[in-house]
Amino acid sequence: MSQKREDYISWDEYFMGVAMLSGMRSKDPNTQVGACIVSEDNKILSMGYNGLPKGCSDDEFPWVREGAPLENKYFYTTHSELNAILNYRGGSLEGAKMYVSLFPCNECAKAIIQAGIKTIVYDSDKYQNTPAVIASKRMLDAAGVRYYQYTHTNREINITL
Ligand SMILES: O=c1ccn([C@H]2C[C@H](O)[C@@H](COP(=O)(O)O)O2)c(=O)[nH]1
Ligand SMILES: [Zn+2]
Repeated sequence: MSQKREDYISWDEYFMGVAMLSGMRSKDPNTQVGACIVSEDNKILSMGYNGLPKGCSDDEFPWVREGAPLENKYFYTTHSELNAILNYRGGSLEGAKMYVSLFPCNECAKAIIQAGIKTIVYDSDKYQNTPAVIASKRMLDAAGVRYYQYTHTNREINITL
């Protein structure tokens, strides 16, 4: 009888890998964020990355961080988590899990809570000291949404495209 492979990737590596791959579609020059929503029985339901809404040209809207509110990216970008939630066409996300490469901000936390997502697995928490992330954690805690940081395995995955 043949032996099964033992070096296959784990569920966490698989879903965080998909989230990170999705983030590679982002046009944001500073921070690329990817999200992957998964059902309780480990099926991928949706994906998203940070970008402009439909009809808003990547080449015409600003990608800079500084300057007047109407001249920088923040008013215009849709966050990866919201895109992943809105991209889902299958009905309810109740009980789902979200893998995301950056800890969700307060606006994404609200959408995650209201969508019924119960678990967040995140990678970077680089904005942990900002009011947006502090408020996010406060709401997630109050709503009983569990979150934990992805544990890196340092496995390298090479895909030749
Ligand atoms: O919850 C979040 C928070 C931020 N993003 C996106 C929005 C922007 O495109 C970048 C952040 O840019 P900085 O230059 O690092 O301020 O990340 C997101 O998708 N989800
Ligand atoms: Zn956000």
